[in-house]
Amino acid sequence: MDDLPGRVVILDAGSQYGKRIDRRIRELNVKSDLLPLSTPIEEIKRAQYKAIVISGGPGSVLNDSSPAIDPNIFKLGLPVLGICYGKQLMVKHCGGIVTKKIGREDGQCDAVVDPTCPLFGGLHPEQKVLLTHGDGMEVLPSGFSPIAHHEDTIVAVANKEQKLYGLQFHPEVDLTENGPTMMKNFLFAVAKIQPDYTMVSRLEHCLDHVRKIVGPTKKVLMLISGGIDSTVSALLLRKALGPERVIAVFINNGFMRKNEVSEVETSLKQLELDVKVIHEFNKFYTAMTSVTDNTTASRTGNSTGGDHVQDHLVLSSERRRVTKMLCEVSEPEEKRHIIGDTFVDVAQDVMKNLGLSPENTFLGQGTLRPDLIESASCIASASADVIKTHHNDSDLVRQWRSLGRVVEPLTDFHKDEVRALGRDLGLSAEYCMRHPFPGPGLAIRVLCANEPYIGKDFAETQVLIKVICNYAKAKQTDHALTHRVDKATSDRDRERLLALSREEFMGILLPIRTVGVQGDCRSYSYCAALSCNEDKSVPWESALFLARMITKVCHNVNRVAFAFGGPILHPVSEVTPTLLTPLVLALAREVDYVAHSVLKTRNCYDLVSQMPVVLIPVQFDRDPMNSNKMPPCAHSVVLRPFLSKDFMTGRAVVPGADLPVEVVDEMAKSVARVPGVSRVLYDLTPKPPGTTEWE
Ligand SMILES: Nc1ncnc2c1ncn2[C@@H]1O[C@H](COP(=O)(O)OP(=O)(O)OP(=O)(O)O)[C@@H](O)[C@H]1O
Repeated sequence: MDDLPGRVVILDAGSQYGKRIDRRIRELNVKSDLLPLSTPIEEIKRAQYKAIVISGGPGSVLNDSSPAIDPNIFKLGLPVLGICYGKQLMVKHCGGIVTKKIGREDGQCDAVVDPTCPLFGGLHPEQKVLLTHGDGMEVLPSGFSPIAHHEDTIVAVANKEQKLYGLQFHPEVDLTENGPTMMKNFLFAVAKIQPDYTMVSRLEHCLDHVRKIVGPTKKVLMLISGGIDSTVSALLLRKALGPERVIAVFINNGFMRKNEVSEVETSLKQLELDVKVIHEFNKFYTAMTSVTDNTTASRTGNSTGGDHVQDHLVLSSERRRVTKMLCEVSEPEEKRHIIGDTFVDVAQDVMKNLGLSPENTFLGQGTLRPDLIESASCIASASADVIKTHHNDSDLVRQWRSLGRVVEPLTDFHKDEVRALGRDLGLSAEYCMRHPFPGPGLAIRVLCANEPYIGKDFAETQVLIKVICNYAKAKQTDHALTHRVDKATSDRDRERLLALSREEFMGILLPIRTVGVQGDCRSYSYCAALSCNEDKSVPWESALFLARMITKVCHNVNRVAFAFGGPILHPVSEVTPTLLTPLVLALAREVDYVAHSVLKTRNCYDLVSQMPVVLIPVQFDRDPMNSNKMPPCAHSVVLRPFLSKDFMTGRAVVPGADLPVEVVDEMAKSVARVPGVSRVLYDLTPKPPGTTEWE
């Protein structure tokens, strides 16, 4: 079957979702090839593709340095589906005009589609779609007509005669609920492609792949975390190579949850996986690594704090610096780099101790496709922006890969596919549905900071948030910043904001930064907190709407959380100095345990995809007028119950709709009782613009 020519080419403009498009198409039994946007047109003609999909990307067509496409692509006579940035390219090159929008759109929206358009055949006119963009369209190219709107904005256009379709939203992600139907319509109704690429068993494909890479005699040191990905990888390796050639190693890095080490050990033993547990807290705690000087997201690497690997490729033009020790570092990317490199360093120690020669031993990891995409690995996408460096894709790991020393059976799979594979391999449903827990563990669930993050835009953003929360009053007094809200929102949004002013939400900006993803780019920006009088219950739907409005109007805010405990009366301008110290980690471990215990005992574990519990260096309710005040010393805790099928996009669990309100309240109350906790918050942000994890 692999000899079949690809039917569809996906031209990748650096989208976080490039691989999702690929997967959506392959799910429909159509072979697709993922190529860079700059692929010469001759190559595309030669391959005789039947259709072209152009992905989204972090660029803007208004910026000359953004990825370019040969404009003749649109004259080939082939059906083209342009998604987000791909649509903007289509509009620009077909003679339309693209302009910068005042407000960004990042999140799930309601769109009204034209059901008579072949792309939307069989669909209801009202559709939930994921929009994520900052550019709009001022003039339609001639021959094009609008085929979908979000409020008063055109979000899809088509030149049906030439089979050119442009969507501002993303049909490839789950947040566009009928995306698969749109994709199916494009392939079969518009491009008339035959679904002749029935997938060979992925299991067999994986086994062959492993045998080919590892060869007949070499061994694999498989890094196993007890999560589904590494467990499935280990089972596949065992099946392909036999148990004697797979050495499973579980590393206790000191950032584990309460009781996790023993639970992992037990569950792996039940699978008859003979796992070696290595305790290396001190090594991680004091580890350093080298990173590129101006940016912490480098593509080549150097040695870790350990002295084993000397054979690294270092570009001579690249300036590098050695980090501080992990327990002294606050920058999230730097933490991830150190942890990733230390994993490899520990693996090398293990190899040495077991007498395994590096030439004859591969490093095995449960890396998935989304890990590589978010780390902007060139394996996954040539031009994706680094959202976060996954520890299993750090500099050192990349060097090992380039030396052909890593085997990762699942790099072409997504989480839900791995779960299905796990079930086929005999794992229990419970094991397959375990919530993902990141390898760096609690180390990235403690937001570290030495000082408050207060940029030049802090004061104005603080006021803007107040204007959004009390829009009616701001309108009455003709506040100078209301025009910013007016320009970035629709009539419907503003109507709702006016009505919502009665609910008396208070909004403040916190002097901390969290990681987000806005328009396919990484953002590292402010977080806002909402609060209200909780005499009655929390109006969650209104809080979610306000959160959406805040990130829509304030592009420097990528996350909004609701703070339990009544109105926040005092602004927060200081942080509790926080690094990865044993006491701080103990607090993070305890609050994580308390929150998850409630979720489990109330039988709600399966209602959420995962629930990061994050410690933030914020002590609320400190009166700035109190001259005797002591420096802040408490932390707050954010609950992040999250729903996601594809683990690339998702949304906050809605209390009352997805999870009983009593359970949310009980979690908040139980966590608030843990000594050292100032307030408990509930993250309201979808992904995008916030990532699942805060770092
Ligand atoms: N504590 C650990 N000990 C050994 N290896 C680990 C550990 N944590 C993570 N790894 C390795 O790093 C890979 C990626 O870890 P990550 O945290 O991203 O988890 P994941 O992709 O959800 O995988 P899993 O589902 O196996 O936890 C794992 O698949 C595993 O190979």
